[in-house]
Amino acid sequence: MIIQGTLVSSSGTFHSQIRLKGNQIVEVGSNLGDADLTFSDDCLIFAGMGDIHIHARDDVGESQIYKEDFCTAAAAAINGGVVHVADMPNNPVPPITDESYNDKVKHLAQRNPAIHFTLYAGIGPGTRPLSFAVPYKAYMGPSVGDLFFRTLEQLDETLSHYRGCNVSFHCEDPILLDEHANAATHEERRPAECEISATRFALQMIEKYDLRGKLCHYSVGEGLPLIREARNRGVQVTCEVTPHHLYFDQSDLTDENRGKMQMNPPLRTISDRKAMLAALRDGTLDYLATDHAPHTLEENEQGISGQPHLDTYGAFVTWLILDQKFTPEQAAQFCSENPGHFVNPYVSPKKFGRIEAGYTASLTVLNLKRPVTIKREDIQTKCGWSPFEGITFPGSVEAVFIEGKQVR
Ligand SMILES: NC(=O)N[C@@H](CC(=O)O)C(=O)O
Repeated sequence: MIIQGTLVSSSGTFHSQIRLKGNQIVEVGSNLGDADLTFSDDCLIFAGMGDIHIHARDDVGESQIYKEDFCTAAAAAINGGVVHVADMPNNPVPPITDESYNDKVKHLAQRNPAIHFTLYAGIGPGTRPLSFAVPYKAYMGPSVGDLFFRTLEQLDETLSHYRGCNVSFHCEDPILLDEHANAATHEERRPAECEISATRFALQMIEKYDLRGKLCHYSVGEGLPLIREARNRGVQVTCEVTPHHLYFDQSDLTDENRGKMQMNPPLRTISDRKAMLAALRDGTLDYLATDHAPHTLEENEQGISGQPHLDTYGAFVTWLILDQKFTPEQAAQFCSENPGHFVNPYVSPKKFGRIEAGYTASLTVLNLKRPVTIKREDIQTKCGWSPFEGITFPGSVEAVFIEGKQVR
């Protein structure tokens, strides 16, 4: 099969053709023959996009599958143009920190969702690395679930056993969170200083234990110089940013929407939001990762933290390109290539992230001339709502290919 159209990678945008055979890309070039499928000039063809921070809520115990499961998360992902995701370990009780990881892998295989899932293992007080390579997640302070540290000393001691591992950090300092616990609003209970202090500590840990570190859902402008400075010293650290921290800020909060707009870390100031957009543009932030955290609307109204975002991933990317003037090449970097680079070591070296011979044929096609207004009835996530309802994005997902098959 030959697909033709405008192909985007971090190194450029070219009118070209892709030959697929089975689940593989076998050739890319301008004169491969008559195309079986041609995408118009309104469309951009990216290597399949990946969201490396989601909460699918599915595990052996199935206690949270009223909010989401592997299959509904996969449907939401495809709806949003996402071909692979990485799932966080905080969902079940107890969280996945030991060889019970293998049971979750089996459960995932039984569900057989339509997209690839990479599973994180948790790091909690006193845990030890698994006997095989996985990406790890450490919650520095409490968020949703029981996986977190009460003190940073405890985290330091535990991390000493994870030397050289791939560790993602939820950066909120538990002691500072405690100090602000009685403040009036969610943002005041989890202020920027919690994230800044935790950033300093995470960077120190990454350096001390030679970790391959990642800072999750980054949201404070004041922390960015710390990250740049650490990288300049050779510290191996990458960073995620979410759609909500790029699109919303505290000026969007009203008495009516506070429940829906609550997440950890919380919405920050306008200047923080602008700093995140600038840092995604200049490469300080490496991944558009949603922190898709589905809860029912009732739960959000009752004060639980987290927003669903998989369904709107691709449409949101068109907002970055058309409204915020990101180049398609930048989007290819933070939506396709960097997420592919993050998960490929756990799957296979040429699985995700590039439109090149030898890579798996997974593609995300965005139409920059077909706006979409987000409506609840178009949402696939099981929790059934989106913080973007009623918002019109300037483009939408045109097509999605997974392992050589068009699934949308
Ligand atoms: N981000 C959130 O606000 N919620 C996440 C937990 C987390 O990642 O902190 C969830 O699991 O609901």
